[in-house]
Amino acid sequence: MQMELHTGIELAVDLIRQPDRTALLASATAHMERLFGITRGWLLELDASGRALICPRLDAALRFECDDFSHPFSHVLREAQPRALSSASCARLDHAGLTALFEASRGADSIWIQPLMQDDKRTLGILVLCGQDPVWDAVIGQPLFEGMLAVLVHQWAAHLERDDRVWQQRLLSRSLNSMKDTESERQKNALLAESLVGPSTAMEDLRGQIIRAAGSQLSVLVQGETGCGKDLVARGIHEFSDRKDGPFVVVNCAAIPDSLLENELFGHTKGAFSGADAAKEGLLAQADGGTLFLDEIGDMPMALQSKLLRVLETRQFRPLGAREEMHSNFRLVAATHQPLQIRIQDGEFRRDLFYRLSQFPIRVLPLRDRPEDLELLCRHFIHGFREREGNGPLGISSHALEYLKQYGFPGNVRELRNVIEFACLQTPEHEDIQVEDLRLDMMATQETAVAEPEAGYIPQPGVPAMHEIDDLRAASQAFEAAIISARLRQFRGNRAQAAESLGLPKRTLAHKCQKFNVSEAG
Ligand SMILES: Nc1ncnc2c1ncn2[C@@H]1O[C@H](COP(=O)(O)OP(=O)(O)OP(=O)(O)O)[C@@H](O)[C@H]1O
Repeated sequence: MQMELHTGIELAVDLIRQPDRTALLASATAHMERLFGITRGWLLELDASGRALICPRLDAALRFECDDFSHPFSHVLREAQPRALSSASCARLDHAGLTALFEASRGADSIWIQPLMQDDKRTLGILVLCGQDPVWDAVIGQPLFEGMLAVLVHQWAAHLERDDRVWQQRLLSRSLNSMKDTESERQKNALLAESLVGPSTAMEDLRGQIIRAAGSQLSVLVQGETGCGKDLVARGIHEFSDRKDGPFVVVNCAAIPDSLLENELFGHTKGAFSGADAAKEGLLAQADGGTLFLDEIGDMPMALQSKLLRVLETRQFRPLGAREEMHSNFRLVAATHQPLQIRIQDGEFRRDLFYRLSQFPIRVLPLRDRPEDLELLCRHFIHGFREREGNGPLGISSHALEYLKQYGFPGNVRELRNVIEFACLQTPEHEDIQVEDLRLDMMATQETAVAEPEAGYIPQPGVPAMHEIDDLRAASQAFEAAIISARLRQFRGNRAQAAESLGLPKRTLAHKCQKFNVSEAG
């Protein structure tokens, strides 16, 4: 008796000491095998779904579905009563899992199956004892066995409860984290909406993409029509990234003549070529630790595209005349209004560079596809005008707004801004902009010109008639030159006004003038 008490205490202490469920079940079955003359003991526990019993000490694939009544465990669980089974009756059941369990039971010819439940009757699993010619009542009727089972069930339930608490805490902290992430993204989105205005779903989505892109180091390619906000997108990516305190270096590939672009990007050493009196740091080096924004990337010459590709792969480059390569840790954002896929097909843009640039592609929709943004954009530009000029209209009438919604805005938000700012000048202070203050005709004329070149709109020599065109590129360039020339004449050589009226940045217009040999006088 004294001996049994001692063993019982030792056993209980050992079970209580087990750090987790797996260790507890392993230790309990080992004690059973040692103390109660059985060949093998198994503890099968319910899986997380509660629909299957799993046997951790056997093959992990050994599962006994609780609603599969071809094995005896389901019956035992349903009846909540133990039962004994001979090896012969088990063999007759012809159940693969049961057979595997028997085979691992060291020559047992009988098994004892007992459901294990908590005090509140919740099932924990089942106990399976295997023996050779056993008298089961004698085994399970022992006080030591009963005591051990009581401790086992208590500890098993306690571990489950603790695991459950840990699991709940994990779930809670995970959902708290995701709430924090969502809240921080919402705050960033709201902040970005102050400069990248627009309540449409497309703009909400665009701001979300900017924030996600900012959180990565991927190269971003921003595509969209002219004036739709690509530059703002690139700035947003920089501002919301961890490089925001580093430089934001902008290169307009269309505004810099081809011959100078390489030098601008790579820089040169002193004496690298005649006239290089001093070393010049390139823009790649200047962008170290920050963001390099290559605007109008579609205009980059092919030879330079290859060099850029290499830089993007290694972040190494060699300034003109330098012996050593330099390293620059920049993040690349590129933008273009050109359909790059067509330029790739025409052999004017490298496909591999395109893929390298568009690790994170972003497309900005034209304004005509998001008319919900018009009203807020108008108010934004009116507010900007008042801030800058110290006076201006109060707002915009609903008729004027409706009128704007009918218009296609080929120059997108830039054109809208110009239209609104012009209207601000026409509108008396403290009044609303009216339909008659809006001048949409200038762009409309341009649209007609593009649509009907044969109708005699182009007054310039050098533009072939429609039926004479045999070189599309040359004809397009001649056509472009003719428009620029006409527009410069219209604005008496004022490049800023001409550029604005054409929806082009001033530098782009300057470059085009140089490229097409168009003079200030038009
Ligand atoms: N969603 C917007 N909210 C406020 N202003 C905007 C928005 N989109 C564009 N703008 C304004 O419109 C003008 C043109 O925008 P931006 O320069 O970013 O266009 P872009 O697509 O880069 O044009 P381009 O192709 O000619 O380089 C800028 O004055 C810019 O501030």
